[in-house]
Amino acid sequence: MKLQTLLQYLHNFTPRVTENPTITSIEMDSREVQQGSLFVCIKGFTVDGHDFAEQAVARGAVAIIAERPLTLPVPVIYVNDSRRALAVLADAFYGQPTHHLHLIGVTGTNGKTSTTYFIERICRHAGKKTGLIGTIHMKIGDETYDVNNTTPESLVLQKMFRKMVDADVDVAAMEVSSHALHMGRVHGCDFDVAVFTNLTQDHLDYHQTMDHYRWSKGLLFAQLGNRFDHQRPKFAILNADDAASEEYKKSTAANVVTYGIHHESDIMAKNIEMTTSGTTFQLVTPTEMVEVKTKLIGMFNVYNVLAAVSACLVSNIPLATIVEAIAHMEGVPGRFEVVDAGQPFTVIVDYAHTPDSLENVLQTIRQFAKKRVFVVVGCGGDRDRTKRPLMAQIAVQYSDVPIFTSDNPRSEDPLAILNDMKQGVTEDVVCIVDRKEAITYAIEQAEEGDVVLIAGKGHETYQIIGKDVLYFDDRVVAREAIQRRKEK
Ligand SMILES: CC(=O)N[C@H]1[C@@H](OP(=O)(O)OP(=O)(O)OC[C@H]2O[C@@H](n3ccc(=O)[nH]c3=O)[C@H](O)[C@@H]2O)O[C@H](CO)[C@@H](O)[C@@H]1O[C@H](C)C(=O)N[C@@H](C)C(=O)N[C@H](CCC(=O)O)C(=O)O
Repeated sequence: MKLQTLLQYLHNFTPRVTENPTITSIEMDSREVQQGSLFVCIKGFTVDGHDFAEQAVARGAVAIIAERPLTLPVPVIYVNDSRRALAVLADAFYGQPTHHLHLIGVTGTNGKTSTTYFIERICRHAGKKTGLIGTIHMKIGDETYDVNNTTPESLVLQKMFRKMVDADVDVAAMEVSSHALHMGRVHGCDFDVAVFTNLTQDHLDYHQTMDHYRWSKGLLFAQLGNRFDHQRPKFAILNADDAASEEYKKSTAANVVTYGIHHESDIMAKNIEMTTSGTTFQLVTPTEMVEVKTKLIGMFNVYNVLAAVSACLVSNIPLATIVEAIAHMEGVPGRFEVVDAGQPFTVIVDYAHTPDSLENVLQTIRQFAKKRVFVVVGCGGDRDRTKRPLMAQIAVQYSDVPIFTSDNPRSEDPLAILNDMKQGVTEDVVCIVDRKEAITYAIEQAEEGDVVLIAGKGHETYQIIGKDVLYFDDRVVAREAIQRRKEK
């Protein structure tokens, strides 16, 4: 593609360059640049891509996008926001792939991963070829690809969407984080359906205030239905039981479909009954009422299922197919995942790493736990510090044996994080810095009928201590501890 053709996609932009080289790739990392690349300088949080522009030229970049003046022997195109420019350019370079996909975006503090998984499974059951982008991985059909972020940078996203279109994917479900919305990572995406799960405290290290966090999530709905270049119907799926939905409803030009349990909504779950082996409820739509049976447990999962059902209904999947798919659905890795190594007590690994999700998971466990509830929990370093005392309070309130430990301490002192947690409680709590020791302690103390919840890391297979990313899997550590206990 020619440079000047590409630049035309930047709205309100009149290219001031006379050169018109052929662009063979777009790169945001100088180390990936090859002969013919267009290098986009991204000002990061820790590193500034502008500092690598010279290196990019030396490696063969034929043009540069930048926010600040650079003296280089190749054309430099100046923009106000290079992340947003990258999103638009990547979308154009890869042939605007989201125009050729039915794209469902899911945002909200909790439930994004489960909801996208459920949408993917329902669509597959309906015979569609699917794509998935989220915290655990990216997927095309059964093929999986690693990810760094819940919502990857626009360049990675658009490349993946192109791959999906080339692989004849019909429906793509993706998690859309507030960071991604605020940084413009999804700026070039043409969403058909946008889903809101819920909003509770998280990411205040980045957003500073809940207002900013709520507003950032709302960008998904505000941009939906406003695109003049594409005429497919757009749907905003909103959780009627969450107050933020009112604001998102007002901000969107899309058709609004609500779901909920408590407030009157278009899609509702009524007469919910939960046991240790699953949940049943009446699913009420504007035209039908059917019984839903699922192996999933927890009220949060009823909401996730309702969100997925609503997204699939507006995507023209018949209700009967949806209900059938839900009946067969297993849980999501690391989400309320039971570790069963033949021990006489229950061990559950869950990704809950916000006050709200921890409370939800513990409340669900309380409903079926016959004896004591243990919780092994920590809080991430270099992230929202205000969550720490709140999560500690919740752990103490809803469990019989809380054990505070490390999550991903990152650059922070693990003891300082534990001290922040302890500020939230007056009781003496067992604190074991080493996560493996903490899990082992819980498993050794548990007796028949007890439930041990290991919270915070879910599907993750690493622990970040300082700059080291060390192999760590809560499920494996728990299984090994159970085995050692059996051998004693
Ligand atoms: C705070 C934040 O969002 N950081 C993101 C940011 O990193 P950064 O600003 O430090 O920048 P950098 O990538 O180190 O460097 C800046 C630029 O220089 C370039 N560079 C760098 C080195 C070099 O030799 N040459 C070069 O060109 C880089 O390629 C990049 O373009 O840009 C990177 C590339 O896009 C992201 O991977 C990174 O996400 C990190 C991993 C992260 O942890 N982000 C979290 C906060 C996040 O985004 N979370 C959300 C929400 C998750 C949830 O819902 O729970 C998510 O969507 O994941």
